[in-house]
Amino acid sequence: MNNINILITGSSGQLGSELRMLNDKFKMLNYRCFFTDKNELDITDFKRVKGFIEKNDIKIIINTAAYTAVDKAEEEKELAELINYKAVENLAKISKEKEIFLVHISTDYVFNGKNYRPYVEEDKTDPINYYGLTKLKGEEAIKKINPKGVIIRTSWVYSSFGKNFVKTMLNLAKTKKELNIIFDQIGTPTYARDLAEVILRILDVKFKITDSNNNLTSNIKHLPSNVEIYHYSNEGVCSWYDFAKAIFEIEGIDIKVNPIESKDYPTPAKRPFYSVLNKSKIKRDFNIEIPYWIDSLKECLERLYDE
Ligand SMILES: NC(=O)C1=CN([C@@H]2O[C@H](COP(=O)(O)OP(=O)(O)OC[C@H]3O[C@@H](n4cnc5c(N)ncnc54)[C@H](OP(=O)(O)O)[C@@H]3O)[C@@H](O)[C@H]2O)C=CC1
Ligand SMILES: Cc1cn([C@H]2C[C@H](O)[C@@H](COP(=O)(O)OP(=O)(O)O[C@H]3O[C@@H](C)C(=O)[C@@H](O)[C@H]3O)O2)c(=O)[nH]c1=O
Repeated sequence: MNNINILITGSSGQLGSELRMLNDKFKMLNYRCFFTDKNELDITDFKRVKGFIEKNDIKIIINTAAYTAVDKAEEEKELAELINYKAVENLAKISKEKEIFLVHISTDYVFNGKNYRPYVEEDKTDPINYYGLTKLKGEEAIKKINPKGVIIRTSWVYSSFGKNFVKTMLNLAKTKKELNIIFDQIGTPTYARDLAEVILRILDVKFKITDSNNNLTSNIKHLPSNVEIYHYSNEGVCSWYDFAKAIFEIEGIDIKVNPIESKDYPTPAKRPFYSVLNKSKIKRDFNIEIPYWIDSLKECLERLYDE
């Protein structure tokens, strides 16, 4: 059976690192992964990206590279747009031209947060910060070019790798006796390892069919020619305040956490008040069970000290 070559961009980030941890499973499923970080493959270097894809006969791209500094994006608008929109548009064009299956990750911040029930994939987008706007432009570019692939919108991602809210809380607890944490922004945390597993599951389902020579690489031709949007987070709902409380409770850290309103924690970028994602579509299409957010948080915290 031939290997299917996968390009993973942004592989030093949270999701990229978790995908790297799954590398043995990828091999089992006959994938050959090319993990690239910003130094090896800058996705804004369009010429190099195309050259890399051609040289390595890439059949699947998992684009985990992104500009994710939500507050800084309000200032570094051009850079955020280049990475989250223009570079994504370029990946979509190459994917369309070369019949590559594109897995792209987007965010709950494409929504304005005024919903009262979990967002479904078809709900109206209306980002309220620049990061969200650039991510939406990336999505729209992919939809317009329409390569084969999936866009997975996720939320509040954390991992034992990279920068995230969990690590920020643990670091703050080293020096502070008391923390003020917003309780009027509601969403769902996502353990990047769970998201990485789901991506693997999607590829497994999509690429299962083999041709008469048992040749996996020709599968892409049989896949429907359109890009699908999916929502994925862990199960459950919480505020950032609840998230922080859970982190400290699991870790046995004695610290006072005060619930505060968004208006009392001014930031350069506005955040949606409610950005819970409805995951029915991804659960149905790929027959998956999603872990509850507190269970995944416990797992991540256990791993934090091993890795
Ligand atoms: N983090 C979160 O809470 C959420 C993330 N998402 C989305 O999920 C995806 C994965 O996020 P996550 O793993 O958390 O993000 P990270 O910020 O942890 O990782 C992104 C990686 O991309 C790299 N990168 C930045 N610019 C480039 C470039 N020009 N070329 C190649 N690599 C680049 C970054 O490198 P460096 O750090 O050196 O700049 C970083 O290693 C992103 O699309 C993000 O928008 C969605 C919802 C929530
Ligand atoms: C550090 C800190 C943050 N907060 C608040 C600010 C903010 O509303 C919330 C989370 O702050 P952060 O800056 O960690 O999270 P933020 O950068 O907003 O996280 C977002 O990242 C992007 C990439 C996404 O796509 C989103 O899904 C989401 O995960 O917690 C407090 O209330 N008190 C504090 O002491």
